[in-house]
Amino acid sequence: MSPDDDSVPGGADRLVGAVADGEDLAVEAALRPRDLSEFIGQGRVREQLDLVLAAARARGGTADHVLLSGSPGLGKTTLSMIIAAEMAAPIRITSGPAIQHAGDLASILSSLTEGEVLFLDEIHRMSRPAEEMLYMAMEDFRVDVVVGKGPGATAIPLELPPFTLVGATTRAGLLPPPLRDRFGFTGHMEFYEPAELERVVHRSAGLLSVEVSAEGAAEIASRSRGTPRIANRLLRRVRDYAQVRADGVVNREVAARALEVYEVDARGLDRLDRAVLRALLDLFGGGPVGLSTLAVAVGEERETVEEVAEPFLVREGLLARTPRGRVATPAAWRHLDRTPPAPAAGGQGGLFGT
Ligand SMILES: Nc1ncnc2c1ncn2[C@@H]1O[C@H](COP(=O)(O)OP(=O)(O)OP(=O)(O)O)[C@@H](O)[C@H]1O
Repeated sequence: MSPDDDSVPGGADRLVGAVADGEDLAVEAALRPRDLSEFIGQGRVREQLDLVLAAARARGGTADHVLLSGSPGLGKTTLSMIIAAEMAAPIRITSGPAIQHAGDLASILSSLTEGEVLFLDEIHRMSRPAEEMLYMAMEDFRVDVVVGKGPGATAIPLELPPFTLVGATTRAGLLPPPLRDRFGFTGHMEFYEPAELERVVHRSAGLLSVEVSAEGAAEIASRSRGTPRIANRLLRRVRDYAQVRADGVVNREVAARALEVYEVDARGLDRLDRAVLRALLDLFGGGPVGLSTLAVAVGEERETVEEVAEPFLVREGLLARTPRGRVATPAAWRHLDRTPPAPAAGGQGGLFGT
């Protein structure tokens, strides 16, 4: 299960959740960069991919299979569409959970045209028989379609046209090595720097005809948790606020006031994140405290705290998971404007000192 997965109780419909919601899906198509030069950030992946694609074009062949790994909302689907556009090839989009039987995959593969890009999102969630069929398809552009059942079953080999598989996963570590090894190129997508997200906000604002100042874009970027999807979503909410409560222009003050209304703080923490930190500091002196106790204290399911709130708090250096329980870092005390307790005399000053 990925962090922010909406199957986790409390994970859906968060303004700062990284998984796409219905509204995102409706507007994202309009906001997607169309070619590599428009794609902001991810400098290393972009440059490596540029080489892979240019070489394939020069050879007049199809590009190697590409694996893109990274958290939701960082641009994996967007990059797969760019790969197809750069190769002037059509693209077919499907996902691991949609392919439950090898037959599902066989019918998709057998209908691909030469050079087509097959985007397989959440590739780590494909069924095992489909995965095994994919090995041969990726390596030899061939599948064995099994006809009939029992002792009379026969495998009919089926030639496939050369195609490019673009697999996307939030969990590269969950992919079996034989599958991982069949990709010619793996791109690891990183969280975006604030300056890159500012560019994302400016670009999207232009496409949505919203006027945004440099400071307004910076304010939205710093609360977007390193994720373009969240930046675009916050921009839409700030735009609403600017239209209704201001003169339509997004400046620093309007962005900050709007996001205060939506309970997204200066660092991108929302109500749940802050509730977890507040309980940790105010009720348990900063920890260590067990996950179940912490969850009861905030009135949430254990999984919600562990999978929805904690990954970002850990990434931000506000909370640490230790063998003795959850512990607040000095940055957490500072963020919530509280003074950490003085270390016990002769003690080690807690896990993180003062
Ligand atoms: N580098 C980028 N520059 C500009 N916009 C971007 C960039 N990356 C992503 N976006 C925007 O963020 C949105 C989400 O991106 P995308 O759907 O590609 O993410 P994803 O990694 O495929 O997410 P998921 O794992 O949930 O499928 C898109 O609408 C796109 O406009």
